[in-house]
Amino acid sequence: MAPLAGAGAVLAGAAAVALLSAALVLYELPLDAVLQRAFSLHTAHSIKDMENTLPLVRNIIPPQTSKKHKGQDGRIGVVGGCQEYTGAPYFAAISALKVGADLSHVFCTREAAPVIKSYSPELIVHPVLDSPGAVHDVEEWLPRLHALVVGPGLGRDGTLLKNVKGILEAAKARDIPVVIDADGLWLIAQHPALIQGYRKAVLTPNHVEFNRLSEAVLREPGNGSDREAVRRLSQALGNVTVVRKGERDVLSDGEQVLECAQEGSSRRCGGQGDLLSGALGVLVHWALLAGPEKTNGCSPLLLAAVGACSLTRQCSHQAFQKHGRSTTTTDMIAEVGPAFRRLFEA
Ligand SMILES: NC(=O)C1=CN([C@@H]2O[C@H](COP(=O)(O)OP(=O)(O)OC[C@H]3O[C@@H](n4cnc5c(N)ncnc54)[C@H](O)[C@@H]3O)[C@@H](O)[C@H]2O)[C@@H](O)CC1
Ligand SMILES: Nc1ncnc2c1ncn2[C@@H]1O[C@H](COP(=O)(O)OP(=O)(O)OP(=O)(O)O)[C@@H](O)[C@H]1O
Ligand SMILES: [Mg+2]
Repeated sequence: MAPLAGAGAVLAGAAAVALLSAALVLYELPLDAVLQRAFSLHTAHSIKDMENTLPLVRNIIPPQTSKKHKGQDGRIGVVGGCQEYTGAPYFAAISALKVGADLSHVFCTREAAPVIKSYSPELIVHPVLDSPGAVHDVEEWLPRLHALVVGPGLGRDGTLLKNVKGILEAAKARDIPVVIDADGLWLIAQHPALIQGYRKAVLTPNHVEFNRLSEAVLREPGNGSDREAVRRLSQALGNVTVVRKGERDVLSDGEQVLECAQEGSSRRCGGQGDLLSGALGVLVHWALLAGPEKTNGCSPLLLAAVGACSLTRQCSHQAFQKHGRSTTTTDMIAEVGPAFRRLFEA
């Protein structure tokens, strides 16, 4: 049995490599040719859908012209950053800028603020998250923000989570798109109603966060195939978009299920998910702005998620080629520009 099983694994591996090669060849097709391929909203979805979806991601990228003013290509807010975690909100906020947002704000605790500021003069840092008026302070900024990324480096302190609950409610009341990651997902696992049915939310759980959410929402530990489990969680949350990160990223809005198998790397250093969440904040804004004629009937949030997943993995791939085992998230952030051009502008 063992040799047969081994041979099966080799054959399956070869088939996967062949599929991936075919996908890469297809990426070289002219944009129009790929766009003409049918894009089905209702059938089973596979790697093929990625091939069809990436060109649509190109469609949502705003053109660079001399007529724009500062802020037009994105003002993104990251809610997170506490005594223990200052890297995560920095990674998310700087990634938003590197993808193409014009302004990136971080709303963090008083102690974390000078640390995060010292990493980069490009970030606008508000030391408000642990103040008694936190919700009001952030609310004042909401009209000037296009999207919020909630959770990187937030921690699990009860007072902070209560404030973030209020901030999320205020963001929803203003119809602001939200990406929820890391400890923001911990909060959602405690209070799923916070996000229930909010179609402008994307959740980006890792393996452990996904199981925690599934337990909380469906009373099951992410059972079934990856694809089915992700679709079920999204459906149970009222079609909130869910991106389950992993060896392959699985994305669903409760109807469609897509997979991102863009080549990444075998390096699993911390912070890669934070990069993804920051990039997604910008792409969600762009996708919603682009309108239905650009998104060809596909969910704008799913398109944005495909973009962010592909980009993060491509950054990982490029950084790993240069730095191998010593690759860190900072090396990946240096690859955001070249990876973006390669995937979406070549
Ligand atoms: N430099 C920084 O400041 C960083 C801070 N981070 C923050 O750290 C806080 C906790 O995040 P965690 O992700 O550790 O969440 P958890 O505290 O829920 O821990 C998850 C645990 O699961 C493990 N795990 C992750 N993926 C797994 C997989 N596929 N299979 C099995 N085990 C897996 C991790 O090693 C971790 O120990 C968050 O606020 C997060 O944003 C991280 O983003 C990493 C970088
Ligand atoms: N086994 C894997 N093989 C290839 N890529 C992976 C693998 N696991 C995760 N990734 C990729 O790494 C990125 C981050 O996913 P990960 O599961 O590490 O998130 P995370 O735990 O939230 O990260 P962070 O440390 O920022 O909190 C995603 O782009 C994902 O596609
Ligand atoms: Mg994470």
